[in-house]
Amino acid sequence: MEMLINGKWVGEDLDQRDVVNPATGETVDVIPVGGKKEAKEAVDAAYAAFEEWSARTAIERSEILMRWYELIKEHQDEIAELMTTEQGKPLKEAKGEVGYANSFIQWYAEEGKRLYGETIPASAPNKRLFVQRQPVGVIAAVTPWNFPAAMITRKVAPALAVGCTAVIKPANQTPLTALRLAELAVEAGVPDGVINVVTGNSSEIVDAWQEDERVRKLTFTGSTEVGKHLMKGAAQTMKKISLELGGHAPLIVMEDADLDVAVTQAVASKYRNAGQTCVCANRLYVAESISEEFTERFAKAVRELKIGNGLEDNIDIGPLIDEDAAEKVNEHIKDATSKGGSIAAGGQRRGGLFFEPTVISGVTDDMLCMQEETFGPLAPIATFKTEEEAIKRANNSPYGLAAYVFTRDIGKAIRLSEKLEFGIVGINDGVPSVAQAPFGGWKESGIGREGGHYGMDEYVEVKYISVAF
Ligand SMILES: NC(=O)c1ccc[n+]([C@@H]2O[C@H](COP(=O)([O-])OP(=O)(O)OC[C@H]3O[C@@H](n4cnc5c(N)ncnc54)[C@H](O)[C@@H]3O)[C@@H](O)[C@H]2O)c1
Ligand SMILES: O=C[C@H](O)CS(=O)(=O)O
Repeated sequence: MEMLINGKWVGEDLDQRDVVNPATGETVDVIPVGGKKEAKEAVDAAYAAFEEWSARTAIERSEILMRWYELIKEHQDEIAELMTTEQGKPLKEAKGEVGYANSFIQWYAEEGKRLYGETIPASAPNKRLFVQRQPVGVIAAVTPWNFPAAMITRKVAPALAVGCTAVIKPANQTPLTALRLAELAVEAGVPDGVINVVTGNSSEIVDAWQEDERVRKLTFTGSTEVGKHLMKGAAQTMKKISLELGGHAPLIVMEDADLDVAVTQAVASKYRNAGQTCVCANRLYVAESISEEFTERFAKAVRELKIGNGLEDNIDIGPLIDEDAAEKVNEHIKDATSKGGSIAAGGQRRGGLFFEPTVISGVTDDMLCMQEETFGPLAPIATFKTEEEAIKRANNSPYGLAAYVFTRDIGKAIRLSEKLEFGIVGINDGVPSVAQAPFGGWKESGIGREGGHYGMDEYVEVKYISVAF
């Protein structure tokens, strides 16, 4: 597979890097190892394309985005299979992600036509005051491996809808999905240079974009550690910045919760993508009075999850992305059990990068899994006595991306949702993410929002125009 720069597929002459199937360890394809030169060529192309693309009407851009949407829809199964092959998630999840990714294109194809401004009453009779919102220009998108399609379209759809052009650096573990989406964008009529995908040496490519004053926006999804590094780099040329970073979601089960709902939603939140999502429940806090029943029912449901190659039928848990990921899960399990935790389900690696979905009860806040993102299929269960205690412990984290509360009491739901220091709160809902709602974190989980009209603001500059006559 080659990379896309200025409408041309290039990179065959460069060193190549393997893309590996995490389920089998087999090489799926190779991609070019691009660097500073390719990074600059991509910005050259995006910068050259910006004037014409931003001069098109929002309706013309919307029509091209909708053609892209229809092509992705037509190829949904093929893209899903490619995603499972390079990332490992079960095919049913991959199909879901392609649909979710495509919903951002559909939503922003429409929303781009609503990039409204305003008039402001002047303070002098011979003046008229206007506010316009204009595209920032060339944007750089750097994306993670866990959602190879959605993390691209969640950025590129609003950017293109308002008239920006893009240079994209997908994760090296999962570039094929990004490149396939780019192929379909070209087929849909996205002009040369509007979308550019550069693969290869991440720091070399992104450092080149950071130094380039023509890049006016950096949008990053990934770990908090890398996010902090990129935030510093963006300061060189004062780029606008969006950071969607790490999470460490608390999931709180109140004593009055509907346990059927709590168990089902907690499994969905925790074990989606084998726990490799930024919003998955990372620490479960269960009211002491119901903890035994909840743990028994939750562990039973977890034991029923089927582990295997995501391309096979009815698989619930695919492989982890790499050896480091598997080792981290192991480390968290060993730490928890060494400090008094008890394994209620799973706990073992299954060979290769497969790991049993695991539940540990009797967890205390001093354990690693309660302090750092596991990013794997481990559910630690701690108990609490009061609502105030649950809130205090849930908020005791540098992260603030997503939190979940299960209760049938509207008062508890309102009080907890307002006191939890998180950008996303699911009440009796373990999978809240949709294209029309703002997705983003508080504290060290990020800056900015993706999705909804908030997500479009990230790609525009506000201009105040005062006319005297
Ligand atoms: N908040 C969200 O929306 C969200 C979504 C998905 C993943 N994440 C987070 O991402 C992490 C997992 O994804 P990951 O392992 O791909 O994250 P990562 O930070 O290691 O990598 C993310 C991207 O940054 C690139 N990158 C890494 N180091 C870089 C550097 N020094 N300079 C420039 N680019 C660099 C990578 O190549 C990749 O494309 C988890 O922490 C997860 O919580 C957050
Ligand atoms: O992990 C990253 C994704 O943002 C999760 S979601 O699919 O958007 O909920």
